[in-house]
Amino acid sequence: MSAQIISGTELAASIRETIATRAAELTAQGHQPGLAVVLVGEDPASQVYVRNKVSACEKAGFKSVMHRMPENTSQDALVGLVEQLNADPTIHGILVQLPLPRHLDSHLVIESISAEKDVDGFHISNAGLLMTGKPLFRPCTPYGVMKMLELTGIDLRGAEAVVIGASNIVGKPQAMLLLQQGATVTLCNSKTKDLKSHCLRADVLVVAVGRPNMITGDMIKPGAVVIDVGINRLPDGKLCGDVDFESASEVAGWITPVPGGVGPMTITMLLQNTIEAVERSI
Ligand SMILES: Nc1nc2c(c(=O)[nH]1)N[C@@H](CN(C=O)c1ccc(C(=O)N[C@@H](CCC(=O)O)C(=O)O)cc1)CN2
Ligand SMILES: [Mg+2]
Repeated sequence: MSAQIISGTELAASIRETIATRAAELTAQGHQPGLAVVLVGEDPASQVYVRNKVSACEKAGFKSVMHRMPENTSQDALVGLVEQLNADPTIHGILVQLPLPRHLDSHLVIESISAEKDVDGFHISNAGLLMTGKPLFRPCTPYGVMKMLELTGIDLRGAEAVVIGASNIVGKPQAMLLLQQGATVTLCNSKTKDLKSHCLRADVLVVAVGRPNMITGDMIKPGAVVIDVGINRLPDGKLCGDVDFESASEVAGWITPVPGGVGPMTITMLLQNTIEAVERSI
């Protein structure tokens, strides 16, 4: 093992202290940060994430409201709830946990959230603002990755950054944020030819595909920063990332673990986005 670990758990704890202090100040001024979390259906992983979000809010002194809706909820009922939350002045941030049950159109649901309360940063106006370099909310996972790189002192100017996975919630916004910090960015997808050659060029490699251990040590440039966004549950119940930690940590300079890496930062940046929403609203 030669790589140094970037601990999301430790960084998140320190950022959350600052957030709690700011939340107490805002509360004293009559603006307690309020976050509404909407969960539709019974997806077991989503239940864990939502519970962790509510608990993080409570520990930081936020008002947190949790809305659970049954699996067979209609599009109209879900949009109706979002519209009610849009109009509630005590709620500064709204998120609908993804994935939604298949009969619901997640694009339409996300577009129904007021862009000023879209603390996930998934609304089309927020995606557009991010693209043009004027973000209102940065999506929480890529925002968390950028915070980890910043706090670890990684200089992105002129660095070769390779992002694997081009989803709307991680890969695409991640590429934009890296580009805005001066990195030369390659965004790989499932059709990319010779993925290994792209990976081997990366000074900073961000992997977000959802395939257990697919990136191995022989695909990593010596000394590279490796950020593993994947959270995969194996048949034995253990969690693992998209990066084979054992072989990758022999080659990388810095690496994030799973669990305890990007995951805790995702929830922290959700709190950060909610604070930013309050500050903009007063
Ligand atoms: N509306 C949203 N839906 C989803 C998002 C999102 O940002 N907004 N991202 C993911 C899931 N996610 C947050 O919702 C998330 C995933 C994992 C973690 C986390 O802390 N993971 C822990 C392990 C937890 C476990 O035991 O399973 C870790 O990595 O250490 C936080 C948030 C998809 N949906
Ligand atoms: Mg996320």
